[in-house]
Amino acid sequence: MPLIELDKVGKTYRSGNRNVPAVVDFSTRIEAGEFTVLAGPSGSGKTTLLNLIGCLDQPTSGRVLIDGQDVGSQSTAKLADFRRDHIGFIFQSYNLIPVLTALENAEFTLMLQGVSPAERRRRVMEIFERLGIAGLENRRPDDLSGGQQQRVAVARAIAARPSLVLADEPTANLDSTNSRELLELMRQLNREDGMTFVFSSHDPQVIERARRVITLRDGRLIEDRRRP
Ligand SMILES: Nc1ncnc2c1ncn2[C@@H]1O[C@H](COP(=O)(O)OP(=O)(O)OP(=O)(O)O)[C@@H](O)[C@H]1O
Repeated sequence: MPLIELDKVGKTYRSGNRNVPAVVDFSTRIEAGEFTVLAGPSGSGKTTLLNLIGCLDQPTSGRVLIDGQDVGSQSTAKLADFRRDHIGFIFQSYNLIPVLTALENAEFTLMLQGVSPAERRRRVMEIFERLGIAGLENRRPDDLSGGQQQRVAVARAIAARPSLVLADEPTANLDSTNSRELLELMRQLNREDGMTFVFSSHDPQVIERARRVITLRDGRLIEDRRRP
């Protein structure tokens, strides 16, 4: 069974008295363990698609199935629990909470899951070591570089060991060295821990390193390319 199945998915936004079709008749399957990039120009529907896969939004037509479960048939509370326990999110602008330290930011999901403070700290410290940001745990986001903030955001996304990590333009605010390093880190988590990654990008450097590239234009799938 695929981890993600999109079956003729459509999403139309209502803007004033206009209908904006952001995703149109979109079908695909993503298996556990894939490392897939959604490519396409600005406005082609990448963020909308990630929001649908991440159960942050519901399609206006078609079905989204995660692990065989139809997202549309779940209650809001059940979806929130599902997101917390199975999906990690990484955003373009990091979205760290400014008043919390790096450690507190990274612990956030574990705290929501009711994991004890000692265990949270142990798990997050292990991840900080692995991501090369050990020593920065007491800094607040404002005192970290962009690359460091994005690593903290990755730590937050993976701390609860989600089966699926979704990232919306994760390298958009990073220079090319930091982008390459972040990508390498995500590849390593994919290879060694089997985490499934789906992320959006229009950065050629990112696209060229993905194993599977799904290209969108005007909300439609126009190409689905896999590398061996
Ligand atoms: N909340 C909304 N209300 C109305 N229209 C929206 C909304 N969100 C997105 N859109 C429109 O839907 C289309 C797809 O947008 P989306 O953000 O998914 O594209 P994208 O490929 O992620 O773009 P970018 O690379 O610029 O982030 C665009 O035409 C956008 O203007």
